[in-house]
Amino acid sequence: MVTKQAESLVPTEFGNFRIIAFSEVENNWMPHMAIIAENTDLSKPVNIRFHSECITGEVFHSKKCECGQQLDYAMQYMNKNGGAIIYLRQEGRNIGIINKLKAYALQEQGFDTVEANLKLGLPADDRNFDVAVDILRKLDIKEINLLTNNPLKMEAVEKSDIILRSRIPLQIPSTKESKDYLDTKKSYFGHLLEDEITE
Ligand SMILES: Nc1nc2c(ncn2[C@@H]2O[C@H](COP(=O)(O)OP(=O)(O)OP(=O)(O)O)[C@@H](O)[C@H]2O)c(=O)[nH]1
Ligand SMILES: [Zn+2]
Repeated sequence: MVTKQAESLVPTEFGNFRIIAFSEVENNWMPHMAIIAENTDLSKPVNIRFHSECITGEVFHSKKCECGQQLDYAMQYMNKNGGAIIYLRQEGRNIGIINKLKAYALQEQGFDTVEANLKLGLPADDRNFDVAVDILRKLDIKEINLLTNNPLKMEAVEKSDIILRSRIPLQIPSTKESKDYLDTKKSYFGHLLEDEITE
């Protein structure tokens, strides 16, 4: 599936990370990326986060979701404990930013995050995490602890040859703007989220 296209060490606010771009084709402008904390031993069980792109949350600090905070938390966690983020170009649960903004416009009218996708004629979640598992294989990673609340991400690892040793929860307190989104994650998608964590 994907192959390594380029690699470099990048100093960040959260420490030094090796960033490796993976793609099916050379010169892809939207490659998936592995962001590996410096000094992580990939031959031991590795802390891993599969993270789907969210430009509104990560770049523009949108309060509608917790993606930006989850990514920052994951980078800090990996810097402290070792590990890697597999950053997947699956904007808007893989419907793309234009459709996500259309879905947000419907959410302004009162539809929830799932209903809005369905009203656009799109799946509630169009992701598949096989590519993330493929990237783990390309990195020669055999065993992982996964930072997630999403059971589908765990299933993708469990059905593969990679060993899932544990799940590490990654829960960001909800705010009044993100509460409905997080409630729907739990009720519709079955995310493993604790109740009553509100800022
Ligand atoms: N279609 C749609 N996508 C959204 C909405 N809000 C956030 N997203 C996308 O949802 C995805 C969230 O991905 P992740 O951060 O990997 O989170 P997750 O699947 O909930 O799983 P964990 O955080 O690992 O528990 C990103 O691609 C966001 O762009 C929304 O209202 N509609
Ligand atoms: Zn988001």
